[in-house]
Amino acid sequence: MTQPHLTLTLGDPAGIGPEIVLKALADERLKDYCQITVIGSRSVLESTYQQLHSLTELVSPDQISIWDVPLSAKDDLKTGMGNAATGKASFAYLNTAIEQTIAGNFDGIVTSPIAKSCWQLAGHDYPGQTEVLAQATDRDQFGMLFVARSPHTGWTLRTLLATTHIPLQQVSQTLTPALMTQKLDLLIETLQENFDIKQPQIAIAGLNPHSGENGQFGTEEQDWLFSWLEQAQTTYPDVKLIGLVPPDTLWVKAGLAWFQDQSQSPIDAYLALYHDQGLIPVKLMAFDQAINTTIGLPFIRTSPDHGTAFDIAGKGIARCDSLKAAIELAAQLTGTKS
Ligand SMILES: NC(=O)C1=CN([C@@H]2O[C@H](COP(=O)(O)OP(=O)(O)OC[C@H]3O[C@@H](n4cnc5c(N)ncnc54)[C@H](O)[C@@H]3O)[C@@H](O)[C@H]2O)C=CC1
Ligand SMILES: NCC(=O)COP(=O)(O)O
Repeated sequence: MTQPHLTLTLGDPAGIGPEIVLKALADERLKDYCQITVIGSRSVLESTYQQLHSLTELVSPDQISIWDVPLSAKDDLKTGMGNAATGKASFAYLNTAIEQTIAGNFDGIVTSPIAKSCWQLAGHDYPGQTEVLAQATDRDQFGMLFVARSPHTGWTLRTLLATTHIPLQQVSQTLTPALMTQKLDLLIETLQENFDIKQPQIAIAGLNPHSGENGQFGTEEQDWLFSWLEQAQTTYPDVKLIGLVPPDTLWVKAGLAWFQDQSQSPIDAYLALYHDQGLIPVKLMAFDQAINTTIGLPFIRTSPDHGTAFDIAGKGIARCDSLKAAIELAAQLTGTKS
């Protein structure tokens, strides 16, 4: 079987992206299952290598395939200090990767972290890389799914976020039966086609404390979420939908399955209603393992779960485990994508 050819973007050049890219690619085992071309500025990779190779194991930029997107001479680049120039650069890396993947030169995209605030400074008004990918591929139905395999038990945690980068205040009005159906449809399709789970069990969180306590602590559950769920169960008789589970206990068995024994949770995926409801349990359990994957695109896109970590950039201490997991998952899923 031919190996997938993945492109790996550098992310914000002032963040830990360049360091974790050189660290991850120092692992020779990646070559067993994929080819990788890094899209980013060669000069940034070279200076990162010069600065850090005596502190930590890095591959030399001379030994990897790089699609150079040069920085301009006047760009102000200081490690650990994202700004408009670094936002412009990370936006250009991502768009080059998308164009080249659409053109058929790569089988999938792995992205390193960008800073949304730096994109804003550069005049790119997107909440994240996910929306740029969706827009460029003309998709209006897409989702942010976090996948992590436990190094303790082998159990896999999958969490889809129904809403993502919006203020908490807007969550309730953004959630609608149509949005929930769209996300559930995509999740079921992804579990069946990409993860080969034909009859998945999916647990769905309530929105309010105790899932509303019969309307005493919030009414969205009573007003429409329970009836939406009942209807969804009728649409998918072969899928077990569990919920609305009070959000404070939804991930308790996941924790046991992650740390102790995988038989503690039969759940194949969790549907969280907003960003931090889903990502606090994911990052508590799996910060070094979790992968953010965009579902609903015409190609595979994965990313580490963490951000640019400006606070530790240039110190040689950033971990590349989540990026390596993202590369591995992209290589695996590329084979399942039609
Ligand atoms: N996939 C992406 O592109 C993501 C981008 N972001 C962006 O990153 C920027 C910073 O966000 P924060 O909330 O500070 O989250 P962050 O994930 O960058 O950092 C949170 C904490 O985790 C540590 N950390 C993160 N990655 C690490 C690694 N690989 N090894 C060791 N320690 C690590 C950091 O040092 C910091 O203490 C924001 O502008 C945000 O937009 C955040 C999450 C995902
Ligand atoms: N919190 C997840 C995150 O920020 C990922 O965003 P994206 O850039 O992958 O859209």
